[in-house]
Amino acid sequence: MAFAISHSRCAFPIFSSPPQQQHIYPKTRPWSLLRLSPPSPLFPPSRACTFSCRAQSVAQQATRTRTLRELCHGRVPESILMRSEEVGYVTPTDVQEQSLPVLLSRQDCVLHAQTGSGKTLAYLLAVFSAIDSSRSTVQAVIVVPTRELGMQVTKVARTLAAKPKGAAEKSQKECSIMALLDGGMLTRQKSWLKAEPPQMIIATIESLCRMIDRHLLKLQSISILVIDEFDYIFGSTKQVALLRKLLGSYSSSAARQTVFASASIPQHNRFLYDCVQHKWTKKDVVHVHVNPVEPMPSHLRHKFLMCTKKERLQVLLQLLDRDKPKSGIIFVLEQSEKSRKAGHSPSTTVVYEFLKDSYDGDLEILVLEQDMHFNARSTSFLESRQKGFLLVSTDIASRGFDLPQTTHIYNFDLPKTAIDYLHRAGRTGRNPLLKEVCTVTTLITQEERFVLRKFEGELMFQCEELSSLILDTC
Ligand SMILES: Nc1ncnc2c1ncn2[C@@H]1O[C@H](COP(=O)(O)OP(=O)(O)OP(=O)(O)O)[C@@H](O)[C@H]1O
Repeated sequence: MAFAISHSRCAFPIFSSPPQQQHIYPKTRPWSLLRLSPPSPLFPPSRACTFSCRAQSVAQQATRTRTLRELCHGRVPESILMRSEEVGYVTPTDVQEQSLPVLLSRQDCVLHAQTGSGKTLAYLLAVFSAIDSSRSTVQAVIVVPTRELGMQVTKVARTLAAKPKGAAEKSQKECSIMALLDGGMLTRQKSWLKAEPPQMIIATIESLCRMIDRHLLKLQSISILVIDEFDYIFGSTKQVALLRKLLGSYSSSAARQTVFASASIPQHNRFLYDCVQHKWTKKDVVHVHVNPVEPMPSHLRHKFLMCTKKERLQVLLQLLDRDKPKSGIIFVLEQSEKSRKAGHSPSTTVVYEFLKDSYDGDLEILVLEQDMHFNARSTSFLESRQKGFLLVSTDIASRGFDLPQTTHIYNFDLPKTAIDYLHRAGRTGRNPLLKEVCTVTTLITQEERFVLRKFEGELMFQCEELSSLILDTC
């Protein structure tokens, strides 16, 4: 099987090339026509489409020539490599094969690859290679958009940092890793930072900035900064100012390595330009863009079913009965302010309570939404890792969640943008080497069909209509 890799190397002089049309994904229409998400403060419309980035595409054989160990040899500590192998990370995924030579040579990098392609392991190996575990200072910071993604990345990092089975008793000191995530007073973290700072911090932007403002954390000693799902953070008015501040202050550190990661980077050339202009990265930042012509993993099957809003709960129940998912996520939209003021229950509650009453399968029904107390959020998140589940969630679970047992995604509400669709769909089919066929089913009204058709065009996938027979029994 062949795959295409777009590997763009941005050197400053290329930005002086004449303005050219910008594309979100190659072969699609220009961003300005697509309006996939509201204009972000980072991408002011007046400056759109002003430069182009040199990019070259090369076709490569998907057969791996090197193992992860060979790719990381001499750069990543032996104990981490042993642990990776123990966990089952032996063969690199496409994005790991392409990005590790760049990341381990300490170049700034924009990691741009499909959902579930293994970006986390790629940047974590770079982080471990940059850390000197004998120095008790904060050397690496990973910024994530949500508490749950932070918990997940922390778990992977701690799994890799644990002592391998065959390691000598007196082997190298284990890397200490702190999760600095929103929720609670962070009292334990404050004392920890004062007493003996960890070498790696995984943080949400607000908690991180709070520690910096209180002078509990200094950035001078940091040698690598990773921003995961950065386009999501840039899209949030609450978080973007803090992130810009962090990137701005961090840019004063000359020995820095900065890594951005996401499966969706609208106007990526424009983003690379901004990185260099604002000194968020060095001038030779590398854009590792894996599979640029196929933003959506090809092993996902997309279906839709037309029904009225009133019929949706019953249709969902029938779909669950018919599909028999091993585990599934049911995505609903965040409650609008208007609906809240009118005293209506949020969709999460409506769907959750309906399933609790009506679903008689074996799966545990869980719920996750922004407004839940952080302890309840953690419980839902951790429980979903243990057994078969049906998780009813807003888009909070659409970014970075890695629940490999998820075989089905249901869009109970149509996502707002194509990018939201991409990330929701990407919560399934997450074994990058196995590429198991998984299903994404969207419930739409007749009037919403054109929106879904637009998503199909923008993300280059095809959605098959499910027989309306399913409704006959409603
Ligand atoms: N080399 C590897 N071999 C086997 N499995 C791997 C390898 N690298 C990553 N994985 C597994 O692939 C899954 C997806 O990885 P990861 O969460 O890093 O994806 P991602 O690219 O960050 O996706 P998203 O954009 O959705 O966040 C995880 O379950 C991870 O354990």
